[in-house]
Amino acid sequence: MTSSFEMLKIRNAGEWQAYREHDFVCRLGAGTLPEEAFRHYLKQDYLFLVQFARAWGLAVYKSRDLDEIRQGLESLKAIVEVEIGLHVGYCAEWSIPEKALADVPPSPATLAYTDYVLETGLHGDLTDLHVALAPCIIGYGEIALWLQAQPFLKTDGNPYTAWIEMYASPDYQALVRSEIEWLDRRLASLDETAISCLSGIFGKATRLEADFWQMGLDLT
Ligand SMILES: Cc1ncc(C[n+]2csc(CCO)c2C)c(N)n1
Repeated sequence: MTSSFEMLKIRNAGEWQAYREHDFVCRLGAGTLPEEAFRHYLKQDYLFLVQFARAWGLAVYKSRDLDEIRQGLESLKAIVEVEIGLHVGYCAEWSIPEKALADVPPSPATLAYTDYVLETGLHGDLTDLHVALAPCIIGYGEIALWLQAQPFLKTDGNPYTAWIEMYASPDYQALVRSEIEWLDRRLASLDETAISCLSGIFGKATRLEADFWQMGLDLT
């Protein structure tokens, strides 16, 4: 049976494909992405992750019971105490010192995406917020596996192999599965009007993810 989350992807098939198979992604896989584009992306991604942490804080606030609070708190702790630190370390390997990250002005594409997620969560409920975050959490896992299945993938001597392997890793894939299961449980009880509204949120967030890749290519 097609899962509820799968339906969101099917309803937004064009947007999803444009995000998953964006030129930035393909060049990462082929190892032909200019390093300057990746550095620009990494710096903006630091700003994105800080706002992503705020989105989990909002998820805690939007929780209806203690179990949901605990779940939001776990995600908030993971991003603040582990993932942002890993990103800072990864940036250092790419010759971007931590001090430089704090001074980076946000690109229009970064602002558009993070504002949209936070705004959606602020005005909506916890399901709206999770759907706005789904292209980020679930998309990166799917992109890594998609890349690993492409004939143009270059592993040896590709400076982006570690990045792809991080999102293809069993640990990350388990996180993706648990987010899909969460969404499937939530979406299962909703009627067509509610699903159609969520599909709009999913489509918009997916387009903003594709714009984020484009921002990396354009160095804007
Ligand atoms: C623009 C952008 N979109 C998605 C991710 C991936 N990502 C960011 S936080 C997170 C979940 C981990 O809790 C994941 C997968 C990214 N780095 N940058």
